[in-house]
This record gives sequence, structure tokens and C-alpha cells, in this order.
Amino acid sequence: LTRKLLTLALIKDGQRVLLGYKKRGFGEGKWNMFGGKVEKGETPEYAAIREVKEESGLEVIGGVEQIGDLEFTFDGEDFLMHVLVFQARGFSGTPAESEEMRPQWYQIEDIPYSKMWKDDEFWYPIALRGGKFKGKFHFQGHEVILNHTLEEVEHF
Ligand SMILES: CN1CCN(c2cc(NC3CC3)nc(N)n2)CC1
Repeated sequence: LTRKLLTLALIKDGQRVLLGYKKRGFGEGKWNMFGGKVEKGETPEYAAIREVKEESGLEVIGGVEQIGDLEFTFDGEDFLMHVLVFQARGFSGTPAESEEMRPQWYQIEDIPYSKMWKDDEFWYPIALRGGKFKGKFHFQGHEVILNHTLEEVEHF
């Protein structure tokens, strides 16, 4: 089983969240948080901070804290995506389009779940109210969740 360690970062400013429209690659055409691969020799926290800067232009201030741990598997495929979800403690700058992502602020009530990965509608509500979570989602292709588990946790 091939495993990939990836990050996502919640950039939340009051009642609005910064999301990015993925212009190419995996998840192209979907809105998502900013994130990417954890490179060799990198901590996941640093990788999350790096990806926010690369993909949105924002500087993370005060580091990130882990809020979620998600595992994704795909029916009939032998790879597992382990996505660590962080929240930025603070940030500065103006969001700027990158090669990968077109950033946009969304009010929480307007988050475009129909144009996002199907798992998001399960764990975003916990993340947006400051909760911590662990989840496993087993997909058939990219649009159908065959089964999943999701629990709120006290700490990592
Ligand atoms: C570098 N990216 C970061 C985000 N990521 C995913 C995946 C995902 N579901 C999995 C079925 C695909 N759901 C969200 N929200 N993000 C994949 C890799």
C-alpha cells in the first residue's frame, strides 16, 4: 500500500474562510483549502505553512496547529492519502492567484460544498466550530464515498 502524507490548512477570519480553486492536477476544478505534499526532511507543520504561502501568497503568522487527521482510500487502488489538517493561528498579506490555485474568501454559510471533495461536508462543520477530528473515507472513484468513519477528538 503506497501512502502519501499531505496537508490542508484552514485560513479562517471571523465568519469567512479562504479557499482556492484548483486550476490543475489532483482535484482540478474543485475548491479546497490550501495544501500539498510533505517533502522529505520537512515537518508537516512547516509543509502546511509553505503550501499556504506558495498557493495563496499569504504569510502564516504564529504557526499552525493540527485540527484534523484524515485518511482516504480508493476502491480497488492500493494507495492511501493521509491528510493532516491544520489551522493557521494568524496570517498576513493579500491572497494572490498562483499557478495552482485561485483564492477567494467565502462566508461560512456560502461554502460551495457541491464543488468540493465530498468528504468536506462531513468534517468542515467540526473544523469551523474549533473542534478536532479523525476520519477515514473510502471512495469509489473521486465522487462516491462507499463508507466512512468520523469522530471528534480532544487532542492529537
Ligand atoms: C494535496 N491535496 C490536498 C487535499 N486533498 C484532499 C482530498 C480530499 N478527499 C480525497 C478523496 C480525495 N478532500 C480534501 N478536502 N482534500 C488531496 C490532496
